[in-house]
Amino acid sequence: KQSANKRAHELHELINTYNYEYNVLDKPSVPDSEYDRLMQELLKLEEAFPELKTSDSPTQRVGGTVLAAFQKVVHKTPMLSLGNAFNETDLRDFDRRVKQAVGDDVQYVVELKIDGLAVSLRYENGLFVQGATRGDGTTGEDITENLKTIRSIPLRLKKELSFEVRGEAFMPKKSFEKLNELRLQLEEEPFANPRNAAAGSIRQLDPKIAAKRNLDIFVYSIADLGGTGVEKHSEALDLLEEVGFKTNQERRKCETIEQVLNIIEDLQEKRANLSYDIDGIVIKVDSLAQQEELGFTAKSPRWAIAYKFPAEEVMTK
Ligand SMILES: Cc1ccc(Cn2cc(C(N)=O)ccc2=O)c(C)c1
Repeated sequence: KQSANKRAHELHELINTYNYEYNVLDKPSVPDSEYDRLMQELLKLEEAFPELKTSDSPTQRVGGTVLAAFQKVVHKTPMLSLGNAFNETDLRDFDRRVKQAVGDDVQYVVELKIDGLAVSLRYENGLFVQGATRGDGTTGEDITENLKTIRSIPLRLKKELSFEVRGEAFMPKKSFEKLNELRLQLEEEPFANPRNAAAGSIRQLDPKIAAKRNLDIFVYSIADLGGTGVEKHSEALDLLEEVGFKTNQERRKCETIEQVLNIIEDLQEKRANLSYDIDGIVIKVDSLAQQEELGFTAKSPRWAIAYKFPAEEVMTK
């Protein structure tokens, strides 16, 4: 019994590490067959000792039960929407408003705006306990079972933190194309775009269907930064990476709005080559103290803005 417990712990460590390398770093160090062998060993061990089948076991990612409906979840911290900027003038106005409020010593973080759906992940002492859609910003739907099927969401963090993490769930472009091919073969309605496909997949009542849709996620903020001692948004992103989350590597720090404008040019050129859809970039004041000073309007933070790319001309094949 004791040795079974020990072996199960070893298998969790190995499988979680290989899962992280493959799904988060996209740099596996072992062949798929080796990963599969370890998973099969853990499944057998859990059959022999059912008490080993803990909620954070890698074998528990795809739940069994089909839900009748989604439960409602009230977000501890509301999930707000971002104000939009559509041109350089809007961005310079944003920069001016920020500086009027907090002075000239401002640094920005620029991130890609992933075209998916915003979700919230709650962790207690390092364990993934609940996930929800944004909903109306205050109340969302409990989609924990479906989020567990996203391999880049850690079921157990490398640190025993209790916090709420926000991220954008999305469907990679290649998965979207494959899914629509399949739907056309089955004479089902194809999805209009990856965002709709991701939304339709993550709101499946049967986790086994969600698990087949190859969804992914980039996390981008910690809602209740409480005791983490983090003072900058860029540090929060580094912390999320340290504890095992997938964050987007295209993020840049900028000293001036000029640098932001230059980076927008670069990122707009990269857009077509990305493996996922983006609909713009997000600019945030890096200092959390300055974010606090700036506060919120009725529905959006004053310390962040979304620059929306012009709608792409649709390439009809
Ligand atoms: C049979 C099988 C097992 C695993 C995978 C994909 N994969 C591989 C690894 C790995 N190599 O570290 C880790 C996690 C994972 O999901 C496939 C495609 C097929």
